[in-house]
Amino acid sequence: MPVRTADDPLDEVLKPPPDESPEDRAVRLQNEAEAKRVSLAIDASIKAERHARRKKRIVRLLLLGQSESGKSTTLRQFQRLYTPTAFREERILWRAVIQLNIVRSIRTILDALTFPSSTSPHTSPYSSPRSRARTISRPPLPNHPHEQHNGNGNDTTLTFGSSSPPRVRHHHHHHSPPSNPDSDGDSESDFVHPHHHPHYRSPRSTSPLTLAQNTPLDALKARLLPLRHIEALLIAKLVPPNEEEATHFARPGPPGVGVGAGTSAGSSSGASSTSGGTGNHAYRNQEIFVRPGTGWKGGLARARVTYPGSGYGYGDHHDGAKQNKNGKGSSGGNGTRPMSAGTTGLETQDEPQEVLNMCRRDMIALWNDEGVREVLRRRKIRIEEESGFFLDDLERLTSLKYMPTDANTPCEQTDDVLKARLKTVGVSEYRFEMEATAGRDSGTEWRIVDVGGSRSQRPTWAPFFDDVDAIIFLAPISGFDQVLSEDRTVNRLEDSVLLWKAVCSNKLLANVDLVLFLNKCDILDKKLKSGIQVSKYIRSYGDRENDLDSVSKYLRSKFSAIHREYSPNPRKFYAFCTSVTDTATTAGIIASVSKAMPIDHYVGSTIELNYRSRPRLRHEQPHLYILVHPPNIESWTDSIANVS
Ligand SMILES: Nc1nc2c(ncn2[C@@H]2O[C@H](COP(=O)(O)OP(=O)(O)OP(=O)(O)O)[C@@H](O)[C@H]2O)c(=O)[nH]1
Ligand SMILES: [Mg+2]
Repeated sequence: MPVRTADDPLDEVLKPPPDESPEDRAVRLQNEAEAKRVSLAIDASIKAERHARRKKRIVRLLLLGQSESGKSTTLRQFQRLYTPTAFREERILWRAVIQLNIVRSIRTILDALTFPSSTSPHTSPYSSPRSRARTISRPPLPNHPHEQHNGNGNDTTLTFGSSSPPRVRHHHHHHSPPSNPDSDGDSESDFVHPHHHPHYRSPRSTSPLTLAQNTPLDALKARLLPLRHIEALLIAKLVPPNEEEATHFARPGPPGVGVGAGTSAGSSSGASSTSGGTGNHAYRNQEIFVRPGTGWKGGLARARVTYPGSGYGYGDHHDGAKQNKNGKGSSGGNGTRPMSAGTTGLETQDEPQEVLNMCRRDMIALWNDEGVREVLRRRKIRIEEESGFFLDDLERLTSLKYMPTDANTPCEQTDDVLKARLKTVGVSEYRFEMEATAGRDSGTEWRIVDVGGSRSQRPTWAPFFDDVDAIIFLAPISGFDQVLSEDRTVNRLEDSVLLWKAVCSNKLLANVDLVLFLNKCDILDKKLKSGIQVSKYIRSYGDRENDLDSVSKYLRSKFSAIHREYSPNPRKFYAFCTSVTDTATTAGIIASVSKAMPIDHYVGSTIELNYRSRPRLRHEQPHLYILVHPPNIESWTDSIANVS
């Protein structure tokens, strides 16, 4: 009720009439009482609503980590757990990504068989097959403008047996690997394959240009040629025709999916051409990426699938606004669909699937061939540890009616959708309403922000730091013997360590809880079991046991020491050894993380809780973008060793 003074004119108006009868007075009082009751009820409901709003917990999680660390995979795990129906419905959309992953793996193998080791820049055990494939036939670098446009359909970048050695040499010069304790150099002896194998001829005796026809390998390559066609088709399907180079993230651009690996556009892929030889973009050897805020999925799905506006966001428009505000958005997040050429990807049978089906025997033969494996071994190409590796499942994946598997079906621990690789460019926020069945967590809304992790993407992160409750930082510890694909002078684990330091010391994040996923433990385990010695890459590791338990404990202690030393304020810190492609263990970990989020009490497998940091020894400016570090292994292992 408004406060009224004695001479308030309202008093005059509201005063009961002087000649009011007792009956009128009773009616008036009753009306007044009713009005008051209604007013109080309204007040109460407003209060209750406000209370409920305040009670509704919104947890904002930021996923950080280098490229290929598993951020988007972790996000997909959250989606799988919290919005299982949408996750399941979306599976078919991932088929195109999986098809492309397969085609690219096959190409990596054929490249390895085709290129003489002496012309390959990829003799370092650091290098990943993907980066090998990319660098071997990489589109020209910007400082070679004369090479930049090769729109003549001349297939210099697709390397099913037709790439040119001079280009390779050129890139060898530009991408010399770092010094490497495990390297046996560039000597050809490392790559000379036993002559008895029919699929392989010594690179010493023939160059790719002079390969004689009619060998089993040539015949096989010829039969696999249609894969070139479907690669172009898939890229056309996934990439909007007007998409440009991925590293130009700062420029407002069309949302959707694109291609890029930090290189400029070169020859064309034929984005809208089925001949694979014309068009305006060079995708062949770059990694396909997805921009948030839209919808590459929507683009594929628009024919059939509709998604609710809330509860399962594809890059919320908030982040678009935020990106625009900061001038760093790659996506306007305005909900426009990318123009997607080709088919919708929703057919149970489509052309790429038909071609894969047609080539299945040859692909399986290629991958299972002992001689081929030997070549890969000798060239230290561990394709089975790479992102988007599906060659062990070719039989199943190439069936005409193939649908990406559902890990909810019995006996399935891994899931095709989780294994698929699609690089992220830009930043997007995904919202999940916890279902009512989630008990005490019901009513919680999760807002998970996924970012692109490659170096060129890191400047886009900072605008999302201000209202974050917790960060899940992914450090793929299996990368101790690999280099970054965007900068082959930098060890992957070194990059993760530096990034972790930067995140820990960042002042904007000083009060944000940290969850560390030491990820890809499954791959680490395989590497260690195959005999790769960690101590060769991490000198401070000394003569500790070369097994998963010892290595992960060691690295966990190093990462947590960095957290202790560099965190400006006390905060909560949780560390987990993870393999986020594994659904069962990851579900458990996500449950622990979720429980931890209310932030009051937490019981679970925490490593450190409520840790009070000691005074910082060193003072660092908050920064996130780390400049290229000298490719000296000792420099970073020292940096690990110094924090103890
Ligand atoms: N074997 C194995 N593969 C993993 C694991 N985590 C992620 N992957 C795979 O690694 C690849 C890269 O994972 P992403 O989630 O796309 O990596 P990201 O951090 O989002 O990378 P960017 O988008 O480039 O920043 C995918 O193919 C995943 O399936 C893991 O723990 N084990
Ligand atoms: Mg990603």
